Amino acid sequence: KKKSKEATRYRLPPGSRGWPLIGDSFSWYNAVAGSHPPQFVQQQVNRDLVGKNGVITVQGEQQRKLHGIASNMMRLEKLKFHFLDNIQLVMLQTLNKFDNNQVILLQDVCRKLAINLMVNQLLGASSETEIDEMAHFFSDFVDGCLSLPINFPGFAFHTAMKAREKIIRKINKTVEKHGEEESSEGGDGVLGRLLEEESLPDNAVADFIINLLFAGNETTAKTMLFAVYFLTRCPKAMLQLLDEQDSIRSNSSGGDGMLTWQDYKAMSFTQCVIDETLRLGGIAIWLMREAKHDVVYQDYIIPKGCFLVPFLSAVHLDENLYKGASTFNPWRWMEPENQEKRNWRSSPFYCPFGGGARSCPGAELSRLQIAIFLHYFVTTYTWEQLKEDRMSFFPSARLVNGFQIRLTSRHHLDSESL
Ligand code: HEM
Repeated sequence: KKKSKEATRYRLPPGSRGWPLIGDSFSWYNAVAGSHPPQFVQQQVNRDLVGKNGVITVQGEQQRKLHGIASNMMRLEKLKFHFLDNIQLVMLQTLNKFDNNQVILLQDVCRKLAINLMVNQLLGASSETEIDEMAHFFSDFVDGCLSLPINFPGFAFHTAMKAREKIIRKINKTVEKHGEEESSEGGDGVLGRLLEEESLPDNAVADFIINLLFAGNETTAKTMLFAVYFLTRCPKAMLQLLDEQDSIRSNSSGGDGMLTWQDYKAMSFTQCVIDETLRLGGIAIWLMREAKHDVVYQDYIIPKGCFLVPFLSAVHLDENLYKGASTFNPWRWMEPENQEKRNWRSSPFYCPFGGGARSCPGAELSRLQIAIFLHYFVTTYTWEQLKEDRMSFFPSARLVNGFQIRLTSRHHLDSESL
């Protein structure tokens, strides 16, 4: 009785109900194949590949537990002690390799960088050879996440499943070693700390790590790339960011040319650039949810069991919320009236890292990685874009021509002008 009364008071939202069928998939494609398309492919998480016991794939109590562990491993205070120096180490190893005037595809470089960062931070590998060895498997794994799940030799998915086995073997070796001897504190990255501080069953440890790799790699790589893409198209923002980073470099009190936590905290304009990149080019375009019970929203009722798609980019690109919404304008985040909106943990208007029980546990880590990347990239090189490019989000987020640029080392420029 109560239900029918409610039904007369509330309307059903527009659109079809239930999980999308073939017909829906076409409308999806049409709706998204333009400029703000989907994470649809990525969202079709393949459990065989990413693992059945990781935070992304489990539900209920188990998800809450794993989400808590992941958030704890990557919270702000941990970053200061466990991640900041390592990120810089990998940055220097990966970015210092280029010759003066070398032509690169920045998309490939960011991908490699994000993979190296993951190997270092998840497994604790730090020497170049160790990182290179595992990066190869991580890379095959990441390719498989974006491919059709065809498990036959010759297909990317098959190669990824093989890579998954190799990664698990490496993880299991660390687990065994940890069981035999008291492993050194703080070593072995997230994996080492997971074994030290938490008590997950052995079969859940590998899936936990592989889930982080799946969720954290592509997202971070593309945000780094898009930040440089937007900066290249907005010279005023580029100059201001360079100015900030040059002054941080020259005033840094860190030894061996390494940045300190204070330096990171002083990157206020860089943070605006990151926020604006995530607003305009956030790669989590939509999320997927199922209503666990009837939900009343304004004068609508969303019945239990409905498949819901919160469209993050529709909010981020809403002209009523953001003046000049399609323009890259990092200065908007300095305006006092936008300070509350900017709080990505709680704002209903800005949620590049999702929200609620499944919000991104790697958000702070990825922001640190992106800021440190921007620091080393802009203070080491200038660049010239060689080919027109544009963003596309289908079948996955990317720049269609890979962002081809010619790098000039700034040290080289300095020594030439002497
Ligand atoms: C710029 C980079 C990143 C963006 C934009 C991003 C975005 C997101 C978003 C929107 C979600 C929520 C998905 C949902 O609600 O269905 C999410 C979840 C998640 N992210 Fe990130 N992420 C980033 C980097 C990372 C990194 C570096 C890691 C870890 C190393 C990570 C690990 C995760 C995990 C494990 C989840 C699933 C949480 C759960 O289901 O409980 N992310 N991310």
